[in-house]
Amino acid sequence: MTAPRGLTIAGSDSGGGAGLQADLKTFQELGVFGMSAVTAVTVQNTLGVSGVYPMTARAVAEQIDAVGSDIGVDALKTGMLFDAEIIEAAAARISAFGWTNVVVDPVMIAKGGAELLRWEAVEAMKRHLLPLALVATPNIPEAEVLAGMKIKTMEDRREAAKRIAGYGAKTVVIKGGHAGEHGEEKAQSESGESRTSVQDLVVDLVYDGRGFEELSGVRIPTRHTHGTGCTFSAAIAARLAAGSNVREAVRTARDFIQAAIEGAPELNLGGGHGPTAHWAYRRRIGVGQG
Ligand SMILES: Nc1ncnc2c1ncn2[C@@H]1O[C@H](COP(=O)(O)OP(=O)(O)OP(=O)(O)O)[C@@H](O)[C@H]1O
Ligand SMILES: Cc1ncc(COP(=O)(O)O)c(N)n1
Repeated sequence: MTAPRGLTIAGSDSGGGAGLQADLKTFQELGVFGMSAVTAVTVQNTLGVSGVYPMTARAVAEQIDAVGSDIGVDALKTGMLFDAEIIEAAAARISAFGWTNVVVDPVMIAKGGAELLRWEAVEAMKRHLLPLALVATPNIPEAEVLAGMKIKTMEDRREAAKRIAGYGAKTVVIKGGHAGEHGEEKAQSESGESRTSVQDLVVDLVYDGRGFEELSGVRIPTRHTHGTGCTFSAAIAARLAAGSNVREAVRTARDFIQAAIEGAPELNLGGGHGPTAHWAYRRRIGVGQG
């Protein structure tokens, strides 16, 4: 028996709240041995990104080969991939190893507005990476780009999820952290009755190719949401590495990020978008008991 092994193919966030640092912390908290293939070094803190230094596609491929050929990978996630060459190299290595527990977080723009994926690389993401995704986790702006449509209602989100699944992602989770920012309408219950305003609830929409599920939690009014998307997708990968099915992995990830955001005031770091408390879920629940 080996320990569950997780790989993140992602950018480095010097501030430690997002990127591969958030991923490795999340893996560790969920009892998974974490490994990384660095795609880019970002100069970053809670105030934003002030520099991006990408790796070559070859360097990314070699890192993946090094860990894949020796240590092995039970599940992986991708985060910031920066350009089409890196996407193609990562996709080729994932295919060559035959890895199937693949979570694609299609990171495009940092909270402060910095470009973490070159615009022209979106096509490569659709063509090479989404077909390999067991789970894809776009936020609303990323889902708009991938699906080629505006998202204002939950019905729009369902349509976007179907379109993204059309590129080959088996399960699509369109996260609701950004809902309401550009006039998306209030969350509605299935009866059509207004359940609560988007100020109060955050709803992640899950589409598994057959049906939809809405996972909701209390929307925490806070500026400490740096790295929420990275952490959420890393938690999904960690649970997959430990043997969970997709449904359970996504549910645990939602609980994990909710606890991490709730615990952020305890950290109270930086003058901008602060990081979340990756240890909060374990302190509440305990390791490996999702
Ligand atoms: N204020 C909040 N309260 C509770 N949960 C939240 C909040 N904001 C985001 N989340 C949760 O965090 C996860 C990431 O969602 P979000 O839509 O913010 O992703 P993201 O845009 O990729 O992250 P980021 O904005 O940090 O780049 C989702 O599970 C979402 O439900
Ligand atoms: C290196 C790196 N990768 C990803 C993100 C986005 O973070 P998130 O969407 O989780 O906030 C980031 N800010 N920096």
